[in-house]
Amino acid sequence: MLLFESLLQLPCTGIFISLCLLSFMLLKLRNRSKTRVPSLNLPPGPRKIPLVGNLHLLVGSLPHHALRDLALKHGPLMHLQLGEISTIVVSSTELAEEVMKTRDKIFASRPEILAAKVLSYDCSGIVFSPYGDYWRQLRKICTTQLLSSKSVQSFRSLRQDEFGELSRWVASKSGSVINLTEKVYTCAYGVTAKAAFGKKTKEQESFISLIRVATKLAAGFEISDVYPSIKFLPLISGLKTKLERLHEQADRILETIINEHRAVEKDVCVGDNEKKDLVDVLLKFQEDEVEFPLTTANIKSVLLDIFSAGSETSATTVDWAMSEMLRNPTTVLKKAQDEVRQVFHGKSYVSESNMDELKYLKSVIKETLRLHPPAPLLLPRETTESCEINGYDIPMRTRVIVNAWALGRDPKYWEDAEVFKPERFLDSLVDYKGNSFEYIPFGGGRRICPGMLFGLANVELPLAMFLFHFDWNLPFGIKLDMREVFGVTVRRKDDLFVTPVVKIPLPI
Ligand code: HEM
Repeated sequence: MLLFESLLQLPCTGIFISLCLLSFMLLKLRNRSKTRVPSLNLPPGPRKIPLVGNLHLLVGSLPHHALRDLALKHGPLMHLQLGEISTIVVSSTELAEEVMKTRDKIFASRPEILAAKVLSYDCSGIVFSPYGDYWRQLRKICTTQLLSSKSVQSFRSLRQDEFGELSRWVASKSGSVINLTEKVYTCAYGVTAKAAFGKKTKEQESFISLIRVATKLAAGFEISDVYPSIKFLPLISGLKTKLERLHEQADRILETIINEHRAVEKDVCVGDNEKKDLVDVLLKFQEDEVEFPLTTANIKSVLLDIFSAGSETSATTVDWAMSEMLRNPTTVLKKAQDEVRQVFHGKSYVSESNMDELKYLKSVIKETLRLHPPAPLLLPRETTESCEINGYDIPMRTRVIVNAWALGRDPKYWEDAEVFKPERFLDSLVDYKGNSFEYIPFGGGRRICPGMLFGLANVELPLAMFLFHFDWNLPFGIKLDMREVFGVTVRRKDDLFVTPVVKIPLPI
């Protein structure tokens, strides 16, 4: 539910409550104006109206689109007043570099989002933790134990099994229409669960559906996120109850995962050959002498972050890539299929050992992430001190949005910016590491996505398998709809219905 939708959904009898709310807000605003700080030289932005600031400019549209259009009028460093939240929006490479590299430390914290506070155990996971030593400790654990190149390699056979099973299911439906989106998401969550928790949870399906609702609510554009001081807003909009219900369900599932691990009582030591997963390692940090011993709630929060951030993004990328290829069957899909079938010629299945030879497929993935970064506004940041950028004042605790989606489509940096053209990446030096600020699907600086390698492996393998074994057609008369739904991740509005036809049979 986006801005104001929560208010619009109030029952008719809520008119009275709305009037009370309005008076309350007016009162607050009056009080605030009495204690106004000396005027600042804020970046330019659209004219603010009382109470709402610029909120009305985002109503009814996808935020990344609306923010790009506004930046075209007001400039690449734009100030918006979103309700109570003073926000800057960054939309050029120079400024993205300034906030994510040159002044990275000041811009490396996260604002408090209500959904993250309720669902993510008071923002104690990696994704929403404020910048500092606690966050650094968590990030280090996850990077070394799950997301390093060595760990990602170690999950090779897991990926092979899970995506192999998915491909066998697709083969069993050869010639019929299937909902590929649904299967890809389920499989991506399966891989993350097995890698992080050691196995899928007993309640995998409910866990997935509750996370999908949660990611829609955690983007920071809910009405209660922009009026945080009005504590009764989430109550009357029903958001608080909804979040608490989701939290209860997730907590129960996470509790079971942790208890099952405790029951096994593995003796986990770093460097052990014994098979240990992220839960084992995190549990060990409850007992070890570390700077921040982890509580069970902290562990649950990290697990929730990894399960959601790790699966939703990769599955979304696979879905967009398949959709773009199907929209361009002769110029892109066929080329990608020819490449995979040539590289794996004579083999009965695709394995990761030859993945580096799939140059065109890798460019297809890069191009997909340029046009459809799963997190188009990255994750929101917040300044930890005041600073000056381009001569403008940026006060402490300003919310910072980097529009990665707009950068990836800016004709200043990209020829035929709106066209899906993987060839542009074939001889390009642009990579994912957050060094070329026109291309930052994984973000940049200290908060750059730590799951890049894990995520890419979960995108490359299923796509290579799909291209190798099957020909793909859209059901007769269907025109692909590329509209998006907004949330922390932006996915296609409609699921992808396709007809696979087996070309190279899978080994039994
Ligand atoms: C195609 C796949 C993926 C994409 C496009 C992606 C994108 C992103 C982006 C844009 C951010 C925010 C970066 C910023 O604020 O500058 C992020 C953060 C994060 N991602 Fe990913 N991600 C992907 C896969 C994964 C995977 C597989 C995992 C873990 C298994 C993961 C875990 C995280 C975590 C924990 C953070 C928070 C980092 C922090 O705040 O320090 N991501 N990701």
